[in-house]
Amino acid sequence: TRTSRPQRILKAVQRKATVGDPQSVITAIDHFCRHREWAMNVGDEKGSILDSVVSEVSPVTVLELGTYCGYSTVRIARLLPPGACVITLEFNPDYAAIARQVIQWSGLEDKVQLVEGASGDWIPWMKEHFGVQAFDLVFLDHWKERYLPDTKLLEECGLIQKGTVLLADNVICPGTPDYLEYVRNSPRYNSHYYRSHLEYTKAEDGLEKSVFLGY
Ligand SMILES: Nc1ncnc2c1ncn2CCOCCNC(=O)c1cc(-c2ccc(F)cc2)cc(O)c1O
Ligand SMILES: [Mg+2]
Repeated sequence: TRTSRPQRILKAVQRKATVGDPQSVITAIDHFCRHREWAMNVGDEKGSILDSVVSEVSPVTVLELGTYCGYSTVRIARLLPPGACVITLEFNPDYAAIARQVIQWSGLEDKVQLVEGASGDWIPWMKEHFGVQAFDLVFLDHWKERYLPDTKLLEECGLIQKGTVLLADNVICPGTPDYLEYVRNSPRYNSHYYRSHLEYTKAEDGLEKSVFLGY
């Protein structure tokens, strides 16, 4: 097909959503992915859980790993108070290009820093490049086999401190067994599983919330 799935998602946003209205962008993407074409956004069901965790943490600095089309970036940024921001890392330049436009359409570009590159390459530079001390919330939604190594890297770089909340998507489907085993067995994390479903389907999936307890 001529256009890519992310391009068709952006078209749906431009057709159905109102500029400057993040909720209409979220609704347009969910409608398209439920009724036209499935896509790997966190979706409305798990998205509501994401919303409740963001509201509970009320973070000043958020790191999102894996932007895709920017759906969860918009969900997070729309709940942030003035002065707070989300840094979102995307490996795929085509996804990043679409995500920039989706974030712009929602009017949240002032709360978002989209960085193109691999998480493993960028994490060691976060402090220096963005002047970040530590993240209040990390949303993991990128390559599933990178969840554990990147969590260890964030710890080593001092970007996870006492109270930092990790929220991981897809811990059941596609699954992140080594990450789950780590956060659930580590004495340094308090973990909770929010049972839900794979976006737009009846398959089981869920989010794992893990609070860092400090050293
Ligand atoms: N190192 C890095 N740094 C930054 N960005 C990075 C990166 N590495 C990759 N990227 C960007 C690409 O990552 C996309 C990762 N997401 C998924 O793969 C995903 C898949 C499914 C799914 C698919 C098929 C099924 F049948 C069932 C479920 C559902 C989801 O909710 C998903 O999130
Ligand atoms: Mg996901």
